[in-house]
Amino acid sequence: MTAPIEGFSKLGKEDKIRWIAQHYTNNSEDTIAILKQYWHSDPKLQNLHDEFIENTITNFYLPLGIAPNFLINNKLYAIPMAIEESSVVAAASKAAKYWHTRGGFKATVLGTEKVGQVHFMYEGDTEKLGHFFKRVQPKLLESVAAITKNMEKRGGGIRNIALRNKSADLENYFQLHCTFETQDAMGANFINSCLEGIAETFKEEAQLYDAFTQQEKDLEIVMSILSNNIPNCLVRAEVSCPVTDLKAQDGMEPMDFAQKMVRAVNMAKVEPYRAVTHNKGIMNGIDAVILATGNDFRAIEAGAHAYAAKDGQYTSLTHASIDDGIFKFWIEIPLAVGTVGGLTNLHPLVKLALEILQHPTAKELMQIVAVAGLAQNFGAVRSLVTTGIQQGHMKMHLLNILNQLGATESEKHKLIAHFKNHTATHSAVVQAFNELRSKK
Ligand SMILES: CC(C)(COP(=O)([O-])OP(=O)([O-])OC[C@H]1O[C@@H](n2cnc3c(N)ncnc32)[C@H](O)[C@@H]1OP(=O)([O-])[O-])[C@@H](O)C(=O)NCCC(=O)NCCSC(=O)C[C@@](C)(O)CC(=O)[O-]
Ligand SMILES: NC(=O)C1=CN([C@@H]2O[C@H](COP(=O)(O)OP(=O)(O)OC[C@H]3O[C@@H](n4cnc5c(N)ncnc54)[C@H](O)[C@@H]3O)[C@@H](O)[C@H]2O)C=CC1
Repeated sequence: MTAPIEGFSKLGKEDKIRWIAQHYTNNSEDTIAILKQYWHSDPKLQNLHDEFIENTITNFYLPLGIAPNFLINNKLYAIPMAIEESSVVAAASKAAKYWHTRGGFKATVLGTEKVGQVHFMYEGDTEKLGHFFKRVQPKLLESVAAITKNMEKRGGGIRNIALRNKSADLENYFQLHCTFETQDAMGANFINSCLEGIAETFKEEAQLYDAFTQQEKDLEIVMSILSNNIPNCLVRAEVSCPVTDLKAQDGMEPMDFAQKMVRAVNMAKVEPYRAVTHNKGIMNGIDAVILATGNDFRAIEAGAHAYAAKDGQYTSLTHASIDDGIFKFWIEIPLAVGTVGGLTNLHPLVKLALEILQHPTAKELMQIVAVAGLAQNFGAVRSLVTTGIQQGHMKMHLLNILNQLGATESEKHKLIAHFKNHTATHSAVVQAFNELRSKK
């Protein structure tokens, strides 16, 4: 068994690579070669990537694809998507093309409120704590004025600080629940800096508050951190058209198709097993745009799933209806995104992705991302209720299987042609490949 290492972080990149190759892989030379193969040829650019995270040994590539033809609020977008899964970009593109001729997507930002909390323990008179909070509230804001000054100039800043009594859930647990507007930034670092400043002042002022007993003065700050649960940082995107405009879908009449779509969405509303997969399909589109634009997909995922469970049962993030002959399909999802800050001004491909999106504001990016999620869900559910998912998915995945099998370009060409008229499953592809090889 490999012994633990002290001071790994202090080693240079080459030494880190040698160490990992020696201790964790069978073939040191191959390991070193693979890792170095992915270094960028421009040392300056490589250094930039090295410094994004810690203990970097190489780059990890994901394909960057483009889904064109997205008409969003009457503006045409080509959406960059970074993702490893085949058929996602194709499905988004197909859905975009489909809705382009049916009025496009309409998106609206319903709110941009971010949340952060100072969590503390207080053992004492709750009424006294309330009086103290009222008195100290302006000082809390003043104490972080240097941090909020520029954000306020942009129209943002701290919107509210409220004292929350959580002691019914956990003995002596209280919070300062703060809301923020962070304009074009996702805001995590801004919010956390504000919260830490507020917490420090709160603690100091408690020590000076004469009405408190010593025990009350010694309230304990446990932590200060933004929340990724942001139900009021919400965007809605929708498509709609007369049912008759849906045209026959894979042999299905428009009304049958519309009704099946609505039924499929309603199933995801009531059945958590289905809802989780349904929402995974939505996140296929959302995460891909979030990654391409340098945003934090963990924050987006956590917030989206919390929202999907906000009423006590995990449910669908999209909705569908047929009213007066109009088919409507929509999503409401919380999205904390930034078009400044984080990696947005650092990673050359992220900068380019934002340029391709015509330099959106954070609000515009919220709309684009929500639309990508809705389009993805439309594409997946359409396949599910018509052809089944495997036909399209395997058509796209075919190349991956052929690459795994080591197919040559000419073999790929022949087998792709073959599977235009045959259902591609993993075993069917392997069989067809073996048969083709054996003919040689
Ligand atoms: C895969 C398609 C699009 C094929 O659909 P198709 O009808 O065979 O495609 P087509 O060859 O007729 O082309 C039509 C359009 O589709 C797009 N398209 C088509 N092929 C490509 C390609 N190679 N590269 C780029 N774009 C492509 C493209 O927009 C193209 O227009 P064009 O560019 O020719 O003007 C369709 O079957 C589909 O939408 N399937 C859904 C696939 C999907 O959702 N994949 C996600 C992975 S499965 C999953 O993780 C989620 C799930 C399903 O579990 C979620 C859930 O359960 O809800
Ligand atoms: N729980 C979470 O989600 C956490 C996430 N993070 C990370 O924090 C990063 C995002 O934090 P941010 O504070 O957004 O980034 P950041 O720290 O890079 O700050 C963005 C800054 O840009 C400036 N700015 C310039 N123009 C602006 C404009 N038009 N609107 C708003 N601000 C403008 C402001 O000073 C703002 O504070 C992400 O990398 C995320 O992964 C960090 C801690 C926790």
